[in-house]
Amino acid sequence: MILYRLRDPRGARVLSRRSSGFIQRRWNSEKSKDVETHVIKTPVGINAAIAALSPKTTRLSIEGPIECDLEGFTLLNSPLFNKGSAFSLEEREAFNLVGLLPSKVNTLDEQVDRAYKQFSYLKSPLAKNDFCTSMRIQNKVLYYEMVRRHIREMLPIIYTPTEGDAIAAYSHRFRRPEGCFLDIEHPETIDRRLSMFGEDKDIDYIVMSDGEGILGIGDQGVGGVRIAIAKLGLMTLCAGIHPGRTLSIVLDVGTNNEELLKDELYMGNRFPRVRGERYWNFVDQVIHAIKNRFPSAVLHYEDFGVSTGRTMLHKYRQELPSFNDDIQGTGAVAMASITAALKFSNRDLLDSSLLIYGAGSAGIGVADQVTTHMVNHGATVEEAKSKIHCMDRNGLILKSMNDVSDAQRSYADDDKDWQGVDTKSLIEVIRKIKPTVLVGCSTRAGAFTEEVIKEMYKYNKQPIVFPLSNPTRLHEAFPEDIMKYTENNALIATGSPFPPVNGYAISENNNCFTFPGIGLGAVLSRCKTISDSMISAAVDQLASLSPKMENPKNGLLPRLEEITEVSAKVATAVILQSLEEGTARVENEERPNGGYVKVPRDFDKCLKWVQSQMWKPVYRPLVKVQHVPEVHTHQY
Ligand SMILES: NC(=O)C1=CN([C@@H]2O[C@H](COP(=O)(O)OP(=O)(O)OC[C@H]3O[C@@H](n4cnc5c(N)ncnc54)[C@H](O)[C@@H]3O)[C@@H](O)[C@H]2O)C=CC1
Ligand SMILES: CC(=O)C(=O)O
Ligand SMILES: [Mg+2]
Repeated sequence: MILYRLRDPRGARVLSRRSSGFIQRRWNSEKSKDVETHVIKTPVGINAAIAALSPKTTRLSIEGPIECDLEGFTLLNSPLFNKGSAFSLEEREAFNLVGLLPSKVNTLDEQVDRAYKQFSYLKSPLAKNDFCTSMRIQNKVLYYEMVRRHIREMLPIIYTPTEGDAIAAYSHRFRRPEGCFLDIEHPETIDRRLSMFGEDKDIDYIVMSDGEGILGIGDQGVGGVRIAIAKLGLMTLCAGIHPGRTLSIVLDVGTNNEELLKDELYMGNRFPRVRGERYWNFVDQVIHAIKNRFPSAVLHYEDFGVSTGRTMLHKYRQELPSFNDDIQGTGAVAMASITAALKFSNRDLLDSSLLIYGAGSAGIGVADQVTTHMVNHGATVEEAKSKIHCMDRNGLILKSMNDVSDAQRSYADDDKDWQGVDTKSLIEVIRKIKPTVLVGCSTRAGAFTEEVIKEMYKYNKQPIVFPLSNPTRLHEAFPEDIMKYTENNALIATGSPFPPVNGYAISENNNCFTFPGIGLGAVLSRCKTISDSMISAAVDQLASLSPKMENPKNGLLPRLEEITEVSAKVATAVILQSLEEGTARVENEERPNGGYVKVPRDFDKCLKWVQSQMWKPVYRPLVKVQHVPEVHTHQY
């Protein structure tokens, strides 16, 4: 079979391009006869040492040997190609590494064992997080393989909750910059800054944040670059997005975090957040620069403030393939967990009612996804919305309220139905609505009290309770207590990881079950836009993988250890939906050797194709090429 390497989508035009100090090469693989051409991009000449540290050195193929003209210290300092003690004796000779490594040649297994011992020796989660960061920027293969093997233990270190602490301490613990910093004071330099990371089809996936609503800990200013980096790490870990073809961006637009403004070590712009026209002009310029420079990239918005994130999503979602993880990723994974819980307890979505406690990005994201699902199952939008009730800091959202957003207003309850009820009291609201599902996205620790849970249990034999706020200390309730108050009958999903309770697995309603698969599907389909129905396809696929029906002690979502397979299936569902809607462009792109790719419409065959496109943490042999003299047109 001839496969088209989607991450090698360069045609003749690109192959003949000589710019940026790089030369494009073609190389026919002996090993993988099913793959027509590998197109390989190597840094050349005097800029190689600097280039080796940047994603411009990305190898575009995902299997077979890699041509390399880096050597010596430069090669050891290049995280995409470095193998450390695993360089073979032949490679050490060929790449001028003799004398730079101890004599023992290790296998990847041995390296992972050693690295894991070092990780285990460290006591605090933050020290472990530091260790992981330093390994990620030293050796990508070793890092991703180590985390893959210990995902349950390491995910909370490299993502929520520990990553939140690392972000809060960004300017104090700063060692080496990663990511692209776009400064609202210098909009004229946006493209120059982006250009450091390549052009055209060099980037598949971008995560962007302005740091206003980080992981439940609020405004972290320029430290928000780390949430973009962390999410990209999960894109590679969970969905095999090539780690050299990603870009993290922080928009440094100031901060309203008083502690940061006073902190003499703070590294971002030291003024209050810029809002309004100036902010949106800047964002507009950024989006258009991204679109021009990286026309194939998918853009993922992360941890923007509630109104900004929503506005941005709707403003640009038709312009480029983009989605907001806090709104859509969270909505999708929560909807999949709700679907699994309803199926397990023999209830129907259309007969259910939901109470969302905390109607911000995540809460309204869940509400929107539930609405879409109810509509897909036969309800009208009005019927669906009438079954969803939202509470925020001023209590139940009512039509008479002035200080609510348009999105919140669309779920507002009629005041006349609530005469004589204290709508600020969660327990009173539950008493009246008798919800099937209670979702917490409020960052209000302990809000789901014993009384609240017991009230839910009065009306439901198996109450569905999702305390989703991060980090762990901000959870609305702890699983152990919820299970105690419901005699182990509650169906729970949480925002952060928790151990099993009385033998019942507690699923982490982690959006890493959805955004990597949605992102991979969008990258591989080369879709024009990411539609609601593509996200619904992801929800249905994820819900169908729930292990709860097999055994009541299982969680609502698959085990983390299966995340790569889950992401591949979610991506497949997204691609097939995009093809059906006619938004996929993958079949219109000419292959490097001519002709066009045909994506199989059969699910299992398409899944195999998706899996063949995913980057894997394995060492590939390096083969030497000589430097090719080149005129450098690009200034670093
Ligand atoms: N588990 C998961 O997959 C995800 C979890 N989250 C978590 O959900 C939480 C919310 O995140 P976002 O929606 O992005 O933040 P957000 O700031 O947009 O929303 C929080 C909302 O809670 C409201 N709120 C604050 N105090 C409240 C109170 N006492 N009672 C009721 N509502 C109250 C706020 O007014 C705001 O509307 C965070 O802890 C975040 O880490 C967010 C995304 C994904
Ligand atoms: C998980 C996530 O995206 C958040 O807490 O913001
Ligand atoms: Mg987030």
